[in-house]
Amino acid sequence: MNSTPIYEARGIVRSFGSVRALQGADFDVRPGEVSALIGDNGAGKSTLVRILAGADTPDEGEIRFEGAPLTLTNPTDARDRGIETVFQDLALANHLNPIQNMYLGREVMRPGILGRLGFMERAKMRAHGVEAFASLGATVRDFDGAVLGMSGGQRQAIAVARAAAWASKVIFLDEPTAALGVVQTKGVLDLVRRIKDTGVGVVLISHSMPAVLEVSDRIHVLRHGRRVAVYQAKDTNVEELVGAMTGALDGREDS
Ligand SMILES: Nc1ncnc2c1ncn2[C@@H]1O[C@H](COP(=O)(O)OP(=O)(O)OP(=O)(O)O)[C@@H](O)[C@H]1O
Repeated sequence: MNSTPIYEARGIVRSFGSVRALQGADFDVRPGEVSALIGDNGAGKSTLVRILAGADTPDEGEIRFEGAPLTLTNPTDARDRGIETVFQDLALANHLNPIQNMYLGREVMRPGILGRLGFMERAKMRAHGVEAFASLGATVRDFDGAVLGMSGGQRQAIAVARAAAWASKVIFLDEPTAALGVVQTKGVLDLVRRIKDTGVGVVLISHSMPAVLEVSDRIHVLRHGRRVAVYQAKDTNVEELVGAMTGALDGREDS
């Protein structure tokens, strides 16, 4: 694994009125690793992810991408660099099928005879879409049905695979296993491993300590808007993580 961060936050500060959501937060993810971001409710995880996804702007601090400072003014700035985010609401278009969701907002408009080329383009998109889902091992049971009627696990897998298909550098997954059963959780964690194996940096935000310990390489603990500890997942356990999250233990930086 490459130990140089591909994406980094340094000293991020973000306040909402009198609430100091982030008070000098640091974070980094390396290519081909799963970096988990954990913390108690209100620790600042979502705020940090929104900032790194280009959906919010920090008051202070620096974002670095591939070793150089980066200023994001909107989510498209991040996506253009191969940085994708799956937020908890998944942002799937319910009435569209999985393939249409994969290409939502990304259809390539080609000049020419619209009807015929449009049809050819759709056929190509379907073939590529099916292949993209399959290559990540995302078992989509119905490529032609609206995602509305699909199970929570299927919807999550579709949203993650969609982001992975476009994320060439970094992917943020905000609570991807929340509300999923055991089998569905395993499916999503397998998906996370496959994405990591493609060399992409995966950021996992989760309250599920077993999931975090199972799939992560490093675990970053956020408390009161600051990173208070970084652990190698193989060297830590639930008790230590909860201690760092709550402040019961002194955090330690060991990587
Ligand atoms: N848009 C906003 N307006 C006002 N306060 C906000 C806003 N966004 C976040 N906050 C506050 O900032 C703090 C950090 O919130 P954030 O959602 O980032 O934490 P979190 O670690 O993601 O929590 P959770 O695990 O509960 O989702 C909280 O006190 C929250 O109420």
